[in-house]
Amino acid sequence: MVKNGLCAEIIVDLAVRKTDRVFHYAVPKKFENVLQIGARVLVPFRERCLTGYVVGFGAPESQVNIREIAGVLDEEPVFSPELLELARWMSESYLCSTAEALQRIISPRLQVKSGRGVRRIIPALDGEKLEQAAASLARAPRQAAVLRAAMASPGLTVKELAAAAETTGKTVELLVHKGYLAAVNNTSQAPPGYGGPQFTAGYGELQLNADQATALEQIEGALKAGRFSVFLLHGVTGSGKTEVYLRAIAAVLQEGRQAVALVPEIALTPQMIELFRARFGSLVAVLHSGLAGTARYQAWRRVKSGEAPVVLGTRSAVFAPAPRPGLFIIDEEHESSYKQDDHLRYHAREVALKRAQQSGSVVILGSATPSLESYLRAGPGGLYRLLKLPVRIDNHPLPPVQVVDMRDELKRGNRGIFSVPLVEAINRRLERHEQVILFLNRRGYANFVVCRQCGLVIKCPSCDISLTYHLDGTLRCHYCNYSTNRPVLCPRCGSDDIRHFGVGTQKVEEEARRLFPEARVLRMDSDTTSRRGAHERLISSFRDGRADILIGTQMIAKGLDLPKVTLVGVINADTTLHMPDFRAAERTFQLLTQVAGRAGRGSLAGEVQIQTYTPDHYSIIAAAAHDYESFYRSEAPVRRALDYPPFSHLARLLLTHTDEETLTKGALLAKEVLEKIAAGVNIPVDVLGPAPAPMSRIKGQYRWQLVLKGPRRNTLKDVIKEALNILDKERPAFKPSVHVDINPQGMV
Ligand SMILES: Nc1ncnc2c1ncn2[C@@H]1O[C@H](COP(=O)(O)OP(=O)(O)OP(=O)(O)O)[C@@H](O)[C@H]1O
Ligand SMILES: [Zn+2]
Ligand SMILES: [Zn+2]
Repeated sequence: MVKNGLCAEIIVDLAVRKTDRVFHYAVPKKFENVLQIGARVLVPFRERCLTGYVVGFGAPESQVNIREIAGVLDEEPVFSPELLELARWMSESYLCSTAEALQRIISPRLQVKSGRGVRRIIPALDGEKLEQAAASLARAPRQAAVLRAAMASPGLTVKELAAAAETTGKTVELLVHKGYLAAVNNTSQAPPGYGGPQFTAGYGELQLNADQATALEQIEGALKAGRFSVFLLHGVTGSGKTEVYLRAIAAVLQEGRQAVALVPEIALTPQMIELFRARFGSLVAVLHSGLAGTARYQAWRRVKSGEAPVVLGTRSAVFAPAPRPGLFIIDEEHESSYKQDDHLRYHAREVALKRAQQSGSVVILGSATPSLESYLRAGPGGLYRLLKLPVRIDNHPLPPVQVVDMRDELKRGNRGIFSVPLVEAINRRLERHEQVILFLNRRGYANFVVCRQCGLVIKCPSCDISLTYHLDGTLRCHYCNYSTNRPVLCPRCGSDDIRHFGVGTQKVEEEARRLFPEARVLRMDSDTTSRRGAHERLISSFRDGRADILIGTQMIAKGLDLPKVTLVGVINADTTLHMPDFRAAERTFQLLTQVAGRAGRGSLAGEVQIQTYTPDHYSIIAAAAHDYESFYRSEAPVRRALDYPPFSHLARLLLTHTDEETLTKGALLAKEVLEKIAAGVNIPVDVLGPAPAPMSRIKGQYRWQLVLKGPRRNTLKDVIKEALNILDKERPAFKPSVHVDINPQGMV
């Protein structure tokens, strides 16, 4: 396997920009026959022993200082040449190191999540490899002792194992982190059963309707051709998109290839998993970050071996090691949760498109409210093909939506959270023993002031985003740092009724209990669902009719199919609309449409009420009319005029430091460097800010940001890359930490 005299080319697992290159290591004789490209090894690096990824074999430029591989962790590759290429592409696209990207790609094996219950430690490698690893740790005798103790008695707790090896828990955790040992949950030790029915091409009684059939026909054609192609499946809520996915998966299996289906975190419910299992039985592997160590590893193995050709999972499942993928499905493709917003800031939709391109796969992007990016590409001259499901299954009507003008309520002397029409509608439901969902959008950072008389929210004159209220009494733009004093009188109508905006779920619950004392009220938010399984318990108790009113935030907006819900009330549509983000209108439209999609899904007719101070805004009017296209026609020109995506690209540099002065100095220096470089390229790049981030301080760290805007993503990237190199050299003068986010989905 190793040609004579060649060295192994290795990427060392050290997430530092400077070490992001290939190092050469000699292959000792004993490993010559086992070492393969795509395997992980242990290598000496400076004073340490690190994990490395074998990416090839070649001759080093010089034989000086070539060290030997110390151990081999995998006898078969854990990443394929395609996934290595993907890692290199990610490193370029998201400005991370190749090692970080590889780590992310094969993470199920390396990262073991701790859960509740007692953690127990077992070997993550088989005996021989662990023995090798122990041998290679000669310079770390305590670690070696822990490995040997774990082999001798697997299943001890961290404490017990540390005691057995006469060391501390830290050493044990380090070995878990390195991937030699795994932590498993006492309660979830059993791997998922492999039983269940095998896949048969039967669909029960379900017959596709004409729109579904047309969509499927096109997808099947593309699957047969086996060429990279992208479909945007634009189907209204309840139009049967899932059925189209399931049939497309069946078709790709017929081609002998695998399918990877992604759903947003909150949509990966037991019902969703059941739906897939009912159709494909043991061929399904569920992959998500909440899986405990062994279960996760088992699922990953079943995918890699081809035993489970249907992958259902959340964001990180996009890296599923399917040997010959043929289909990638992104349900609710507009969801911002597909973007990882810390560490390696990748977008699962972009990664899926890249993988599909590599492998000649078909991509289905599904949504009732496509992102502007995807809809633009599905338009004339675009790369995607548009498939439409314009009506609900069985021609169920979409629910009528009433927009309630809260300014009128105020004029009538109602200063409460609930409008008169909403109270009346709720009372009607309670009388008929039907159910109600009350939705409120709460974002911790939605800190804006609104004129309650006319609904005005003050915006930045150059960025068109809402200004954020600061404690020093100013209103600030957190893109460009424009600031102005908070006005005493409304500049539009002269009223002095200018208020902070914001109401919490708890307040709504209190008010609901007061107004409807006989009703049974459930509240669902991050407080009431923090315990494991609480989310599911609340939903099923509501589904079983054990409550009349469910109050909740984002987490109840989508995915739920609750036939007895006939009224959905949106308490405060404005909170999203005035988020300090250029996507505020888009998010508002998406949320309102999804929320409205929860009403009237059964045989009972449904109704939706939206309370707002800005009833004339096009995102609210379009959502009330269930009219995506009219929303798109209003929103696209606004984005184009202000050079926002999808007509440009943005990048965000978030700078953090514990000392505010050091931070602002650093931010100004970064701005200077960026502008100098930007001036030297011939594609325009705007550098906005620095400005405090909306959450200007988290855990003692101050946070400022710079926003870059330009027509070409690559130019933005190159400018940032060069600036970071220069700033690296400026250290220690330049102290803040820098986090780069290319095309961020939100900037908190
Ligand atoms: N051809 C069909 N005939 C009868 N029922 C169908 C058909 N296709 C789908 N359904 C049923 O219609 C319901 C709605 O479908 P589904 O949940 O897939 O809609 P959706 O488009 O994903 O909606 P949402 O965007 O709101 O999630 C489901 O209960 C599904 O089983
Ligand atoms: Zn006003
Ligand atoms: Zn601005």
